[in-house]
Amino acid sequence: MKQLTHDSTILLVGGGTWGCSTALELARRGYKNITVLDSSPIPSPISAGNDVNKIMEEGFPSSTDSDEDYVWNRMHQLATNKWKRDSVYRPFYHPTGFVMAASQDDARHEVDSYIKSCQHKVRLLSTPEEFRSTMPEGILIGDFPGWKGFFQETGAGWVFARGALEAAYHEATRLGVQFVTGESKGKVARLLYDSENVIGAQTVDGTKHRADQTILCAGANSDQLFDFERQLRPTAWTLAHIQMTDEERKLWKDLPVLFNVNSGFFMEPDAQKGELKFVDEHPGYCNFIKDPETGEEMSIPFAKHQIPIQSEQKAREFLRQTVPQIADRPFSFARICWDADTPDRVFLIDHHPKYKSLVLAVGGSGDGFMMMPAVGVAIADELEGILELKLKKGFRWRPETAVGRNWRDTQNRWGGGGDVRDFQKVDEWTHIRESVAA
Ligand SMILES: Cc1cc2nc3c(=O)[nH]c(=O)nc-3n(C[C@H](O)[C@H](O)[C@H](O)COP(=O)(O)OP(=O)(O)OC[C@H]3O[C@@H](n4cnc5c(N)ncnc54)[C@H](O)[C@@H]3O)c2cc1C
Repeated sequence: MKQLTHDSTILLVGGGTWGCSTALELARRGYKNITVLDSSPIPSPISAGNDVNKIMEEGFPSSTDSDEDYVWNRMHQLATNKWKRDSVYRPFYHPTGFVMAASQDDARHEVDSYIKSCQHKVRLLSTPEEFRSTMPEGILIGDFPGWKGFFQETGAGWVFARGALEAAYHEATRLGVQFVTGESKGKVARLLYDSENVIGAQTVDGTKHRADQTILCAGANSDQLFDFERQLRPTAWTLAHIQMTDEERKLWKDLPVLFNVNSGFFMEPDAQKGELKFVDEHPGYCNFIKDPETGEEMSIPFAKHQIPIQSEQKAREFLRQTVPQIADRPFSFARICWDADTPDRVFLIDHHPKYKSLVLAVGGSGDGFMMMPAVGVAIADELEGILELKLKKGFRWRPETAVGRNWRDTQNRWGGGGDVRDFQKVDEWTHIRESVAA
C-alpha cells in the first residue's frame, strides 16, 4: 500500500452527513485529490442529514469516565467545539435547551440515567403545568399524561441539519474537493478490488474511480456495497411536517427541544418554510427481505416520501398529548429516513483488517448528526493513523459483537408497540400529495 501523502487520491463513497464533514476536514488538512461520489446532488434526498433539524447535546470527558463513556464524551467535546467555534458549522447550532421525558415505566430509567450523567443543571418536571412552563404560554396546552422528566436549559438544543450539510459541501468544494453526483455518474455499483486490496469504486455508468484510499460512508446503504458481517442493521424512522401559520411562527421561536422517549419529539418550526417537524418514537422499521440464495434475512433500505398510517396515528397521539391545537392538521411532508445501527450503537470507523486501503465510516445509530463535525475529524485521524487510542478501540471493526445478532433487538429504544417493525408487513401508507411533499 502506498504511503499516504497530500497528493494521494482519496475516494469517498457517499456525500451525506459524514461524507461532507470528512471531505471538508481532509481538504482543510491539505489533501489535494479528494473525490466524493454520491447517487444524488448534495444534499441527497436519501441522506439522513437532509432534514430541517436534529437534536444536539453538548458534553466533555471527565476523569471518572469509563472507556465507553470517554468515547461518547470526547466526541461530544470535539463536536461542541466545532458547533460553537468553527465558521462553517457555527451558524447552525441553536442552544435552546432540552426537555426530556418518559411517559411509561419501561423507559423511566433512561431519563434517570441521562439526569445522572448530565453535565449541566436540570430542573425536574412532573406535572402538566411544569411541562407547559418550559415554552411560551399558548404552545404546550396538552395534558402530558404520565409524563415525568426534566428541563435542561443550557448545553443542548438543535442544529439546522440541511444548512450544516450544505455549508460543509460548499466549503469543501471551494477548497478543491470534486463531487461527482447523480444516479449514473455518482451512484456506486460496487467497490473495486485487486488481489489483496480495495482500489476504488465503479459507478453505475461503468466508470472506474481508482484511488489510493477509499472511504465507505454511504450511510444505511453501505451494507449493500460491502459485507459488514452483520455489524450494520439499516433501520428507518418516520418523520412528518405540519405547516404553521405566520402568527404561530412568531410565537414558536427559540423553543427547547421536546423529547419523550416513549412517544416522540419536535423542535421549533424551520425558519425557511415555517414547518414543524416531528418524529414518532419507536424502535425503528426494517425492510426484511430473504436472500433467495442463502436464505439470509437482510434489511434493505428504500426511499419513500410517505409514512405508514400506523406512524401517522402515533405521531398525532404525541401531538395530542403536547400541542393538541395542531394535532389534526394535514401533513405537508413526510418521509422515511434511514440510518444504520451497530450492535452496541457505537460508530464503526476503522481500516478494514484485510483491505488496508479501505476505511469504513458507518453506523450513525441514531446519533450521527450532532457528531457531524467530530466524525469528520475522527475519520481523517483514522485515515492518517493518528486516531486517539480510546476512540480507535470504541470504533473498531468488531464482527465478534455481531455473531448471531438478533435483527429484531430493540437496541434500547422504546415507543410504538415496543418492537422493531417490518415494512414488508405495512399495508397502509399516508397519501400526502407529492407536489406538496416534494
Ligand atoms: C428520523 C431520524 C432522526 C434523527 N435524529 C437525529 C438527531 O436528532 N440527532 C442526531 O445526532 N442524529 C440523528 N439522527 C441520526 C443521523 O441523522 C445519522 O446518524 C447521520 O445523518 C448519518 O450520516 P451518514 O453520513 O452515515 O449517512 P447519510 O447522511 O444518510 O449519507 C449517506 C449518503 O450516501 C449516499 N449514497 C447511498 N448509497 C450510495 C451509493 N450506492 N453510491 C453513492 N452514494 C450513495 C446517499 O445519497 C447519502 O448522501 C436521526 C436519524 C433519523 C433517521
